[in-house]
Amino acid sequence: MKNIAPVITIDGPSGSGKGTVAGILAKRLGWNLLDSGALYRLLAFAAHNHGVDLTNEELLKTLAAHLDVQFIAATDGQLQRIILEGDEVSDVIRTESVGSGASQVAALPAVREALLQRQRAFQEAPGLVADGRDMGTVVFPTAPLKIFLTASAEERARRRYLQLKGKVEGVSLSSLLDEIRARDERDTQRAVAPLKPAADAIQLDSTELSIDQVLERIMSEIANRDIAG
Ligand SMILES: Nc1ncnc2c1ncn2[C@@H]1O[C@H](COP(=O)(O)OP(=O)(O)OP(=O)(O)O)[C@@H](O)[C@H]1O
Ligand SMILES: Nc1ccn([C@H]2C[C@H](O)[C@@H](COP(=O)(O)O)O2)c(=O)n1
Repeated sequence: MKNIAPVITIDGPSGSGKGTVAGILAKRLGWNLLDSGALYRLLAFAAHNHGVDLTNEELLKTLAAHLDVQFIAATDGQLQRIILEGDEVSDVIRTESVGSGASQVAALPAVREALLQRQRAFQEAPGLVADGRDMGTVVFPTAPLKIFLTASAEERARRRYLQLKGKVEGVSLSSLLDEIRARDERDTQRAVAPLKPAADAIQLDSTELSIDQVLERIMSEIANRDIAG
């Protein structure tokens, strides 16, 4: 039965740790994983490859509806892999410039509409952990557990810097902080599905918490609510 699979949503700004925590949680529970930000990143990346302007809502809507993408579930010691039009793009879509493009296309209502059903299709047994910006507010509003994960912009930039340094050339802490602030502004201020906590979300500030401490808090909520059986 497709629609009764429970969903745990993890929303929050860039670099708050949503993706890391969602990935570990899905693995621990043996549930499916939806990295919804990857869909917006893939769209921005595909638009760039196909010469589609990031403001052309009509063409982006068509591209979103036909996005040829495969998510290959994580296996032991390996992260989830993402294949776009036959090519592995798991790493190349993670740059801040693709993130910024994703944030631009994500502000377009027709694009969000085109990606909505694709996201809901991830809700399959035994359960789903979904991370993004509007998982708890729009995509899975009846989810039994919603987390809104935050951290200060400075800490998020520091984390991103540590993640990218050595892998991406010319990365600097101050430019990452500027990009994170610009993305926060665009994601929270857009008219459709802005980044905000659902009314029934648990808010967790991870600025001073380790990944394990964040996971511990979420696992205790799962146990309290008896969500994972
Ligand atoms: N609590 C934490 N303490 C220290 N580092 C963390 C913590 N949470 C996540 N990180 C690190 O911060 C970086 C960003 O984390 P992650 O990619 O999970 O964030 P995100 O919220 O999914 O960002 P985005 O929305 O841009 O994809 C990663 O290198 C991750 O290991
Ligand atoms: N549910 C979502 C997920 C992502 N976006 C947009 C906004 C983000 O800046 C961009 C990239 O997401 P990330 O991979 O950094 O989580 O995609 C959104 O609007 N809604």
